[in-house]
Amino acid sequence: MTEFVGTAADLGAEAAATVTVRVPATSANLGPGYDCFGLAIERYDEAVASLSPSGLRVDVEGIGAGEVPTDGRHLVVRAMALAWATAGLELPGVHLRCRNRIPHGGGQGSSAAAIVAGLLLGRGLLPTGTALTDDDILQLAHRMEGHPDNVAPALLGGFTLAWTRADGTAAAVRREVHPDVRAVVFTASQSSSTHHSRALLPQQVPHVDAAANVAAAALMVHALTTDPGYLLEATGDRLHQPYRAGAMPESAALMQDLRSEGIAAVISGAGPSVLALVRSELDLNRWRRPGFVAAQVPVCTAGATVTTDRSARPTSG
Ligand SMILES: Nc1ncnc2c1ncn2[C@@H]1O[C@H](COP(=O)(O)OP(=O)(O)OP(=O)(O)O)[C@@H](O)[C@H]1O
Ligand SMILES: N[C@@H](CCO)C(=O)O
Repeated sequence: MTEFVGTAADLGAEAAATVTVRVPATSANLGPGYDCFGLAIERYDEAVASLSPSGLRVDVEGIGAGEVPTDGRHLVVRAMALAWATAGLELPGVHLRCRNRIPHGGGQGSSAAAIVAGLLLGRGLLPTGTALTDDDILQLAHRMEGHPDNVAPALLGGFTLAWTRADGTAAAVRREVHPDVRAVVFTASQSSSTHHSRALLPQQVPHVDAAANVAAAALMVHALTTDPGYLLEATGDRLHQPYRAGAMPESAALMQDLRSEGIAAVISGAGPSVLALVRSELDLNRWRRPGFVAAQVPVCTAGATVTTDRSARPTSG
């Protein structure tokens, strides 16, 4: 088991002219692990940022272009500003370019990816001597996102278990996914806001349902890392999917159809995308459904990556 260490490590102490980040999509919950489990997959948002004395310019390409705000309300910019504020500094002018491939409101961790991107860009652009630690990044991302299950795999890659401690701080550990496991993502053309999906959940659940989820979640750690033969049983959930099914009936039906054929399918994050965890190739033609685009997507093992280009650093004088 690996403690929180990401490939983004050690970049905080060096001021840079241009920083590029690549952050993976993530599927949270994985059935029984509500607000805990997350899996990083090889579908990435990329962002490049450089500083200027003043002003803000945001260019967006791909998903969200023409839809997300391009001023200080942009999620990546807000996360950059938070990184600087945490270091006791005000973010100067910025030129940010985003190339997005993660659907927004699709249950594939777009908001977590944007937050992680902004925090890592902000850290990479900080002046020398004002470093933020990896744990600072996790805490800030958790604070912005509100739950840790997407931000943890976005940072660390692989399969993560993340939790919120009694004092409100987040923690995460990373496990290697069994090499036989492949992810198939059924991306929904519809979107749903996570905020709205969370409001559908009850304040209390029957004890028997909680007990079933505890058993499934424990089994899931074994199934995903050691014996994928248990994946179908391990992905059963009674805490969130049943309460959200009415709001995403097509997703719930697709998940049930897959499961009835022995395929370990779950609602991805807060939906409406569906994730299947399989051991052999899935016939994607056979599982074509209106409103969904299916693709086999490898597990992302590296997590977020940061590239720093100091060659374009402005010279003084
Ligand atoms: N790359 C981005 N740039 C700017 N804003 C973004 C970006 N990605 C996501 N957002 C904002 O986050 C919203 C989606 O967040 P939300 O938490 O509802 O869904 P999600 O993160 O895609 O799904 P889930 O949390 O279920 O995995 C978008 O509508 C947009 O406002
Ligand atoms: N655990 C979260 C994941 C969404 O990002 C939820 O299901 O609301």
